[in-house]
Amino acid sequence: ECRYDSHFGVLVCTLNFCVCPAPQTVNIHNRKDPRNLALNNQPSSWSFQLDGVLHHVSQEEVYARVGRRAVLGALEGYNGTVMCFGQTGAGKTYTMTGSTESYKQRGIIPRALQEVFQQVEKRCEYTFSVHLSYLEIYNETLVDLLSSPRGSSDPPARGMVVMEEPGRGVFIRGLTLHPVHSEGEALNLLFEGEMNRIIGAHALNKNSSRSHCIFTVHIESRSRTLSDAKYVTSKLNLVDLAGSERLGKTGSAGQGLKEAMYINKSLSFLEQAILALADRRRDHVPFRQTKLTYALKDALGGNCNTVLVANIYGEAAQIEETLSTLRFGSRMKRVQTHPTVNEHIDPAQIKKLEKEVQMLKEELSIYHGLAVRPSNVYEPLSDAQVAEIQSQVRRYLNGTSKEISIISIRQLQEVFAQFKLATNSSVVLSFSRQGKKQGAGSPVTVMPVASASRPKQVRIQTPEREQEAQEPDIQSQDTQESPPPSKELCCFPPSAPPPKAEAFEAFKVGQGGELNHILKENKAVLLERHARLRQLTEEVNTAKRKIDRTTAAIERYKDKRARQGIAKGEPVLGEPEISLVPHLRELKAQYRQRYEALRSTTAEVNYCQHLVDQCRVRLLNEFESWYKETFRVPEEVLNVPKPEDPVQPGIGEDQELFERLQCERLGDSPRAISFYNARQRTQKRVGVSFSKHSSTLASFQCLFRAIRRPENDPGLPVYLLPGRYHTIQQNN
Ligand SMILES: Nc1ncnc2c1ncn2[C@@H]1O[C@H](COP(=O)(O)OP(=O)(O)OP(=O)(O)O)[C@@H](O)[C@H]1O
Repeated sequence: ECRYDSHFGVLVCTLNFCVCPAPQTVNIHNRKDPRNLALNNQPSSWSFQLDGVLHHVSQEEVYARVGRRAVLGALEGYNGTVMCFGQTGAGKTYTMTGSTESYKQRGIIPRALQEVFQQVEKRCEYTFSVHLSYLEIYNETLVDLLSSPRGSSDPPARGMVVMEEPGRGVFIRGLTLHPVHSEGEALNLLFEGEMNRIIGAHALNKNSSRSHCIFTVHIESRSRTLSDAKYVTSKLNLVDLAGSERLGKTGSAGQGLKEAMYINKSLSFLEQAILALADRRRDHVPFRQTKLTYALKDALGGNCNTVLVANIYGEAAQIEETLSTLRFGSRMKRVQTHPTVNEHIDPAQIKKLEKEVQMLKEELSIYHGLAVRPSNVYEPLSDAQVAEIQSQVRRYLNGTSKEISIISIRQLQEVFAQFKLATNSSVVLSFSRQGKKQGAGSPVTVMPVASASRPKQVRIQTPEREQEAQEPDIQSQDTQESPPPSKELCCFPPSAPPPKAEAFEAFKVGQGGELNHILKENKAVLLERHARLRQLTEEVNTAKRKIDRTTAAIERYKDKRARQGIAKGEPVLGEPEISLVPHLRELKAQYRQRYEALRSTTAEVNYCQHLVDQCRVRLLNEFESWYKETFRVPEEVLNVPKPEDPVQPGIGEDQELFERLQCERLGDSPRAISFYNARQRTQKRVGVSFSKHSSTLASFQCLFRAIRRPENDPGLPVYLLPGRYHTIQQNN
C-alpha cells in the first residue's frame, strides 16, 4: 500500500558536484577571494534541507527514489507529477528522458512506462487502459508533440486550450491521447515525441530544450472481480521544464534570445505561483498568468502527488543559479497538495447492472417455481430423459425444431454434452474421410457406441477394438450415473495421434478453413502493401534526389553571380534561378505528396502485419484445441506447436529470427528488448542514429546527409522524415 505525504517531495539532483553533501542537506560555501580585502558582509554559506540528495547515483536509483512512488500511486488512482527544474544544462532532460543510446542510462520516463506495464501484467484482477499524451509549451504556444503527421510541412495542430472542469480538473482541449497496450508501443510514442521537441544550442548546453514538455500517462482501471460500475482514473505527469538561463552566460541571440525570454518569464510566473501557494494567507494563486502554471495547476496545488527534482551544477561559476534553484525547491517543500483517489461511477454501467439484477431475480423466481418438482430437476437424468434430449438436439441441429426445452441444470449440461458430441463426431468424420493415415499406419474410425442408454459417447477406435465397441455397454445400462469414460476407450495410446503437420493440413481445409482463408487473404494484402511501400520509397527517394539536384543548381547559379558581383539595382536572382524556383516548389509538393502516401502505406503495412500475426496465432491456437479435443491426447504427449515449428506459415520470419537473436543477446536484461526495439523502429524510420533528444538538429542534418548521397550510391531507402518540415527546409 502506498502512503502519501501531502507536501511536495523535493530532491536535488547534482551534476559535477564536488563536495559530498549529507543525505538530505545541501551545504554551499562560497570561498571568499583572499585578494579582495574590501569589507563584504554578504553571506557566504547556505544550507538547504530537502527530501533527498541524489549525488553520484545511477539512473536506476534516481527512478527508485523519485519516480516509483508516483507511478505506483497512479496505478491506484492518484494523480502524480514528477518535475525537473533547474538551470540550463544542469541535467533535467538527462534525469527525465535519459540517454536514448543506452538502456542503462534511460531516464525516469522510460522506466515509468516499464513499471506501468509490468504492474498492469501483475495486477490481473484489474483491467487497465493506458493512454499517452505529450505536450510542449514553446514560446507560450501549446504544441501536441504526437499529433502532427511526420514529414508533413504543416505546422502541428494549434488551437489547443488549457481548460478546467469541475470533477475533471485541468486538461488540455485538443491534445491527442494515444492508447497503448505495451511498453514497446509506449516507447515508440515517447521517441516519436522526443523527435519533435524543439532544441537549440548555446554556451552551456549544445542540446538545450527550448520548451517545457509534459509527458502524461493517463491510466484508467476497473476491477474484474468487483462491480465494474466503479472505476478509477489518474494522470501521471512527467515534466521536463526548460532551463532558466542568464543570457550573459548562455550567449543566446536572435531566436534563442526570444525563446530564453519566454522561458525565463514562464519560470518566474511559476515561482510566483509557488510563493502564493506556500503562503497560507494568500487566497489567490495566479495560475493563469502563463500556460505552464495553468497546465500544471493540479500538480502544483491540487489533487496530486508531486515530486520536484531540483537539478543543480556544482561549479562555483554557477553558484547564483544553484542558490536560486535550491531556494525554489525549499519554497516548493512548503506547498500542500491534496491527493485523493479519482474514483468515478459509470451511470451506463449502473443501468446495465440494474437490468442484470432484474433478470437474475426473474430467473431465480423460475427456479423457485421449479423447486416444487425436486425429483425431476435435481436427480440424475434417466435414460429416457437423455434419449429425449438427444433427439431434441438432433432436431435442433437439422432444423426441424427451433428450441430445446430446459428446466434444470442437469438438462442444460446434457444438452451441451450432446452438442459437443455432435460437433466432435462431425469433425473427426470429416478428417478421416480425407483418407489420411493415422499414427503407425492404423486407420482411425469413428464409432458411435451402440448403446440404447448412452448412445452419446463417440469413441475413436482402432480396428482391434471395433468388435468390442459394437457390443452393448452393459455397465452403463445398469447404472444411472454415467461412468467416467475409460481411458483405454476414449483416448489414443500416446503414439497413435496423427502427426501434427498432417493434422494441421487437414485442419486448414476443414475446421480451420475459414480462418486459414482469412490468413491467406491478409497475407496477400500484406504482400501487395509491401510492394507498394517499396515502390513509394523509390518514388520518394527519386523526388528527393531531384530536389537536391535543383537546389544544387540554384546554389551554383547564386555562387556564380556572387563571384561576378551584383551591380546596384540588379535583382538578386538571375533569370535561370527564377525559372528553377517554381520548379523546386513543385518538386517539393510532389515529394510531400509521395511522402504522405508512403507514411500511410507504412501504417497500413504495420497494421496488416499485425493482422497476419494475430490470425496466425489464432489459427495455431484453434488447431491446438481442436487437436487436443479430437484425439483426446493426454497433456504429456502434446507437442504444442511453437511459433518456430515448421507448420508455422507466414511472412517476416527473418525479422522474427532477428528479434529472437536480439532477445538472446539481451538475455541478462530481457526488459531492454522493448527499449531497443522502439529505438530501432524510430531509427529505422529516420534512417540515422540519434542521440539525446533523438530529434536534435544534428539528427536532421545526418538524415539530410543520408538523403543527399551521390546518385550512383543506392544506399538505404529513406522511409521517413521527422516532424517539422519547416526545420528541414531551413537546413535545406
Ligand atoms: N547525471 C549525469 N550523468 C552524465 N551526464 C549528464 C548527467 N546529467 C546531465 N548530463 C549531461 O549533461 C548535458 C546537459 O544535460 P541536459 O541536456 O539534461 O540538461 P538540461 O538541464 O535538460 O538543459 P536544458 O535546460 O538546456 O535543456 C547532456 O549532455 C547530458 O547528457
